[in-house]
Amino acid sequence: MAVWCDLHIQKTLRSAGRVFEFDVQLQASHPRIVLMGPSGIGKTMVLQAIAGLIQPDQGHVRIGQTTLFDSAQKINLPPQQRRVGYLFQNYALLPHLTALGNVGFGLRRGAWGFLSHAQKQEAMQWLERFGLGAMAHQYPHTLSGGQQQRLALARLAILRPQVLLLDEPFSALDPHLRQTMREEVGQLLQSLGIPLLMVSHDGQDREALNAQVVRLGQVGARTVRLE
Ligand SMILES: Nc1ncnc2c1ncn2[C@@H]1O[C@H](COP(=O)(O)OP(=O)(O)OP(=O)(O)O)[C@@H](O)[C@H]1O
Repeated sequence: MAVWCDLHIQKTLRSAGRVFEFDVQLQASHPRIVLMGPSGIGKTMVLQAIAGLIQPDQGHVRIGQTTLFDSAQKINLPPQQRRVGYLFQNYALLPHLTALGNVGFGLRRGAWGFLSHAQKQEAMQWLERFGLGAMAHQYPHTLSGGQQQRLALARLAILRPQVLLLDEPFSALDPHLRQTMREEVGQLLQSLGIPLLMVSHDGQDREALNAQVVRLGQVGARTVRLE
C-alpha cells in the first residue's frame, strides 16, 4: 500500500508553568497502525490533529491524496470536510434514533432531512454487514456494549471515511467481550479496506488487528516518535 498518512505535528502547550512540547512525524503505508506510548505522551493529540479538533502550531497532515492541514500553505480544513471517522470513547450514538436511524443519520440532507428509501436500504446493508440487521429498530440503550460499538463503527463506515481513528476502543469493555470485539472488529475493518489509526495500551490489540506499532516517547522534554 502506498503512503496513506503523512504527518508532521509540532505543538507547544503551556499552562501553570508546565510546558508540553510535541514534535511527531509519521509516514504510514501499513493499513493498520497502533499508536502506543506512556500516558500523557500525546497519543490522543495525534488523532485530534488529524480530525481537526486541535490545530498544530506548525507542520502538515495529509491523508490519502488530501492535505487536511499545512501551516506553510495555510490550509486547515474544518473537521466536517475532512472525511475522517473518529470513534469517540462513549460512541456518541443518538439516543432518540433507532439503530437504522443512527447509521443513516450522516446520509440525510439538512438537519431535518428524512431518509429516502434508497438511503434506508443502504443503512440496512451496513447494519447487516456489522451483524446488526435484526436490531435495526432497537434504540441504542437496548443494545449491548459490543453491539453499540459495532453500531458506532457502522455509522462511521457508511460515510466512507479516508481513515478510521479509534482511541482505545476496547478498554471500556469487560475482558471477555474485549477479546471478541478485537477479533470481530479486526476482521470487519480488514474487509472494509479503510486505513486505521488506533491508540492502544494493549499489545493484544496490535496482535488481533495484525497492525504495525508506532511508539511515542520523550526525548529530553519533547514528545517524538521512537520507532
Ligand atoms: N493546555 C495545556 N498545557 C500544557 N499541557 C497540556 C495542555 N493540554 C494538554 N496538555 C498535555 O498534553 C499531553 C497530551 O495528552 P493526550 O491526552 O494526547 O495523551 P495520551 O498519550 O493520549 O494519554 P492517555 O494515554 O493517558 O490517554 C498531556 O500530557 C497533557 O497534560
